[in-house]
Amino acid sequence: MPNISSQQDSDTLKRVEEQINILSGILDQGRHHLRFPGRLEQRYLKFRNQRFLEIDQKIIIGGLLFYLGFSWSDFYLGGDNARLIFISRLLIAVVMFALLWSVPRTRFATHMMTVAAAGIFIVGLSVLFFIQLIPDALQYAYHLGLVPIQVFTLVALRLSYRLMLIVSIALISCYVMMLLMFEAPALSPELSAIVNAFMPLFVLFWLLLICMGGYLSYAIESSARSDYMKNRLLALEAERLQYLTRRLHLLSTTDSLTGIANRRYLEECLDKEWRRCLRTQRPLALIMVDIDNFKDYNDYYGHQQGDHCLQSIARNMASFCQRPGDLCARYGGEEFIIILPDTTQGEAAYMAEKIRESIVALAIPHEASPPAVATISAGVVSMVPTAENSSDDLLRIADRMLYQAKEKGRNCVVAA
Ligand SMILES: Nc1nc2c(ncn2[C@@H]2O[C@H](COP(=O)(O)OP(=O)(O)OP(=O)(O)O)[C@@H](O)[C@H]2O)c(=O)[nH]1
Repeated sequence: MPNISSQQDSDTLKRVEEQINILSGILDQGRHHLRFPGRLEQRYLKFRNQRFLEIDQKIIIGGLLFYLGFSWSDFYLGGDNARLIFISRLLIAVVMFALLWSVPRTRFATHMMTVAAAGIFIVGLSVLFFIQLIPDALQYAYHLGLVPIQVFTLVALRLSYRLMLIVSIALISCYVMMLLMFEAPALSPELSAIVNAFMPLFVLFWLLLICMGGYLSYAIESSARSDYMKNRLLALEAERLQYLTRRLHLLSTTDSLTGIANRRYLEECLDKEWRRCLRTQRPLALIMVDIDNFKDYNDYYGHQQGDHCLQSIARNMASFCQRPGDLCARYGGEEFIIILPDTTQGEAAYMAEKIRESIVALAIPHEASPPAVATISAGVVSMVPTAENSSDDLLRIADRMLYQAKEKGRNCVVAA
């Protein structure tokens, strides 16, 4: 049975519309935002972290396996320190795997991307450490190992422009400091000349890679944020449409004065229940109710008070419709109809009597009527639908029964 839309519904609609306005405003500005206002940023970070956990964590695992896979080079190039380098590499990988497994299961899960960024930085530092452990020219092979780490930083942290830049700049700064602070291995003059020419170029290429990566991850992050906003806007629009559709349905099926179903909805339901009972061969009952001497009530108390009276009686009658399929509707001015599927004549008459008694018990003063309180008359009918008759027959018979109730002196129930 339709019910007048609650305050809660319109509050939610208002909230949804406010959010739509905020998001549309941000999108209309047309700038690429790398920070949303207020709670939207928190929501986005949560969403981004979720995406990171779903997709990029696998990339990190792949990167760590790759890092571990290079253990062979430790034994091949590491000389006396091969074992130390290998154990350090293994330890770092194990700690990283443990963090990747455990952090998402703690309350720090929302900081997973920061943890991954710190992990990548530590892996980079470990390579600088390995370089120091190899005293001869073979250490330059490890310098090259920093390139895939930088590329990996770009890929794994592409969704966060800032984190990507922080890790990259921190790594290259440490590398340059290492070059300046630690002595290079002793090389032949020819090799030394090559290395001296190569190292500044290497740092320059690395910087170039960071700049290009920075631009790329800026573009990726701003487009990811913009997609997020558009999707959020779409979801909000869908939610809004849902509320509006519901409200429209309520308006088209509810009687505005009493809040119970209107005649249009009643006819729809009556037709549906009639066909259902025809299929199941179960009885369908209908109670037609009319408030007694309501014209006199209006004349005596005024139309506005008449409206209040209608509302109280409607509310009271609707409270009797408890089962699914039961429906109480305003049929016309002061006329109501209750439909009760799977209900026999006796059961419907009993219920009509209960309703009549409850209206009397409401004790709505009605000085212009003999019992001095508002009363109702009701006509009751129940039938098992057949192909030969229709729901109009139910209405017609109930109307006749109601007429008889009025004839009998009102404030009573007559069943067919
Ligand atoms: N206040 C109010 N009155 C209404 C509304 N709709 C219909 N009415 C009034 O209900 C009254 C119905 O009067 P009648 O049809 O003569 O019936 P009655 O006075 O109830 O007499 P009986 O039905 O024979 O007992 C009319 O005066 C209508 O104006 C409404 O929405 N609000």
